[in-house]
Amino acid sequence: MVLSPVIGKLLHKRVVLASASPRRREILSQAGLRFEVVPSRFKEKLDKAAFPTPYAYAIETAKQKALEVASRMHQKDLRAPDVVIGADTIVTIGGLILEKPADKQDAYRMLSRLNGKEHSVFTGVAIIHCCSEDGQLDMDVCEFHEETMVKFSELSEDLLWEYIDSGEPMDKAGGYGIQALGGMLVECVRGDFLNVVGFPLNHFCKKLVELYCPPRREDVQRVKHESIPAVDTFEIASDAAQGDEGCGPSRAGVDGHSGQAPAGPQGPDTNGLVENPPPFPSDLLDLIDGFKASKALFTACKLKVFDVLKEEGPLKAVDVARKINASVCGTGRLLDVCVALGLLEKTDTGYGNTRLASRHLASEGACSLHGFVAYHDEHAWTVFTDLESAVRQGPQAAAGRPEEDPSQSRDRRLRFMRAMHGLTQLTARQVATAFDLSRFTSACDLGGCTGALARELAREYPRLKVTVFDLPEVIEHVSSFHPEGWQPERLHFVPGDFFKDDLPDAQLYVLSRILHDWADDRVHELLSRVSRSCKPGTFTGPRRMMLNDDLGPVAPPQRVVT
Ligand SMILES: Cc1cn([C@H]2C[C@H](O)[C@@H](COP(=O)(O)OP(=O)(O)OP(=O)(O)O)O2)c(=O)[nH]c1=O
Repeated sequence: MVLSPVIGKLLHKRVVLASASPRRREILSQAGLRFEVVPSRFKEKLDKAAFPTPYAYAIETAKQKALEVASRMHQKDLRAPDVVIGADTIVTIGGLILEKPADKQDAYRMLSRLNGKEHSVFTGVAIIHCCSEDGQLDMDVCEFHEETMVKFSELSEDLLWEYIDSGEPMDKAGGYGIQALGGMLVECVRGDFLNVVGFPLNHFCKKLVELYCPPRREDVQRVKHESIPAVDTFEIASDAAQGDEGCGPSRAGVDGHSGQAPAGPQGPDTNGLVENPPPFPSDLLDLIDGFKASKALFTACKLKVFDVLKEEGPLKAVDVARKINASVCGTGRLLDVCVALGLLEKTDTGYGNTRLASRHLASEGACSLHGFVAYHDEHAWTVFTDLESAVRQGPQAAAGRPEEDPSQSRDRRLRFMRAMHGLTQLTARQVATAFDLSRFTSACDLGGCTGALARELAREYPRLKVTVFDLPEVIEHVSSFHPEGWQPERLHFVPGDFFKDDLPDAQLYVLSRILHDWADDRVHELLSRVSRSCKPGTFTGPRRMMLNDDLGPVAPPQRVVT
């Protein structure tokens, strides 16, 4: 397994290790992870008898350590980190859990118990993903444990006491440190060595792969037919048909798919051999069907389904229909599609938002993509409907369209700003922290729209003054995207056209989702203007830099240092 792409998944996140253990810090930094260390204040005093297994105890302790740090950091500045990692290592022998010795006598008791025998070392790990929204902290916990068997040699009393007098046992589970002098006590190890030292790096990386790089659908072994539990049909599962006659027969999905892959070649071929069926073209079918899923999502957003369910869910289809003023039959079907798309959950009490939907598809909230969805529904959808003629006739097809009336173009601009604001709020932190920009004191976000990225840059870098440069008709609406009386420090807005007017002076120019909009000659013109605005750097002074995040939030931004 190649590890760097795995660890790389955490590169743009603010990661905190909730541990005072120098070993854990070393293991994770040697793996290339960038993180802060915030030792947990959780007292390791859980009732061991309450846990069915020793590792369940270690996992719970690890989880509590991480949760304590996440909520403390959230309370402190209302912003929890993205990921908090907690761990707990214990030694077990004969059903007894050994943690750190209280004193030398305690260390002696522990080491005597381990002397000449094999014991288990468990490390429980909790990876917590945090999301602070509207002052609330949401946490997703992923937990696991690793066991390693360690066998001690027969050790003399003298050696045990000499080892105890070295002071090494005192901050270590079981009273020894395998990575140092304690290595002399150990005859053999079965399993992950680093797990004994305090952190099961290999298992951790596998978890990251599971979390961030799930296997492609075609790589997952198909579930045997008999093991698929019986499910209700569309009609039975949905309460939509209640009191609504016109719905027609039930169907298994949006488009009548049975949900099963088509049968492969029928039985043995003429030679009695079974032919290998060609790979099932799931990606292709997803592409063909994709527009239906998008439109279902757009429609549910437009009808405010996710807002209604965020406020009042879970609700039956009939109640949702009443609230959004739509037909019961249609609403029921739309809700079921949203369930199939993973946007809603359905239980006996009705339909409710998934966390994803409440966070991103309801119209309010710091992580809302509602405006972004609306823009795609109202603008991108229409433009893409004309794709064929655009390809046939070239860009002049678009140029030949009648001019929009000014009020329409104002509405369209506002919709566009809403879309960009939502998306940028979501990605700004990753862009702002992708590079260390602390050496700059001035930046200019060209086409910075509502200032969502500029605000994050100013927040991240206390010395940085940020200018947002955008068209006057954009700047005019900025205040409606921020709370009343919003007066950000070190952030100001300058109206202008970056193709015509002088660019504000700055050490750092940011072009976020700008360049893709223009043909090559325009891009060249814009970059030349930026280049001309950059004063020549010196070896001692701050250097000029241009940041372009057109590649999207996950790809590393391109950098040009002039
Ligand atoms: C068995 C063994 C444990 N240890 C260490 C790993 C852990 O740091 C420690 C077990 O105590 P833990 O309670 O797991 O961790 P900690 O108190 O050091 O740090 P924190 O609670 O803040 O996360 O024992 C070794 O260094 N070598 C060993 O061979």
